[in-house]
Order: sequence, then structure tokens, then C-alpha cells
Amino acid sequence: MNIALIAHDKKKNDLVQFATAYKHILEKHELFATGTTGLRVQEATGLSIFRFQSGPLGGDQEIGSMIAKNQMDLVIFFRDPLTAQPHEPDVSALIRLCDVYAIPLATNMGTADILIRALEKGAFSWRNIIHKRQGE
Ligand SMILES: O=C(CO)COP(=O)(O)O
Repeated sequence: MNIALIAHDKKKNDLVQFATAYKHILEKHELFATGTTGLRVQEATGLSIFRFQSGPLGGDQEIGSMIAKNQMDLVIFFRDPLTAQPHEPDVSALIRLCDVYAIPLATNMGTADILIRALEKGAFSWRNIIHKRQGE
């Protein structure tokens, strides 16, 4: 599965912790991230991650473009709800696209924990049907 990892600055430590705890699951998938988040997670875990631009420079939109092509299967986006972001429209657009394409989206650690365990148990197999249909 293609998984996006994104975290606002005050949530990056949480995402690093999350990725470290679930490295054994994440390493079986294709990982994508916004620039700084990807670097932090890569440095801490050694996971191989394709890094887009930093969020404020368009990274959220690049991940959004994958969602619009139905190429992203899970989005883990630890948002900071207490700090204004200069690129708030991009953040909203990304979340909106997850809803448009029914892509599982975790915006906090509690949900991310449930989704990653579901992924491990095969709950995302329906996404393979979507990928097969796209290949037709
Ligand atoms: O701003 C972000 C998401 O909106 C994250 O971007 P960085 O990972 O580059 O900090």
C-alpha cells in the first residue's frame, strides 16, 4: 500500500515515535511524506521514504495529487490544531480529497494506531480492487 506520512512541526516528535513503534509494519509498504516530516522519520527510523516538497511549499498538494489519482491508500497526518498554518488552504484541500476518494485518514495518534493495526490485519485489501480496476 502507498502510505503518506505528514506532521505539523509540533507533532513531528509524535510521528517519529509512531513510525518507530510501527516500523515493522511501515517497512512493508511504500512510504511518502512531506519534506521535513520525511527527513525526520527517515533519520530516526532508517525507513525508505519518498519525500515531496515541504508542506508550506506545496508538499500537501503533491500528496493531494496522488490522492486525486487514487494512488494513495492511507494518509497519516498529525495536524496541529492549536497553531495557525500559513498553508491552511492546502491542508484543508488534502483532507477534502481524502473524503472525495474515501481514503482512510488519521489526523491524530489515536486513529493512526487503529488504522495501522487494521492495515497489518489485511483490512486494506479492498484497495487492491481499486488498483486492479484502475489498471484495466
Ligand atoms: O506542513 C506540513 C503539512 O501541512 C508538513 O510539512 P513538512 O513535513 O515539510 O514540515
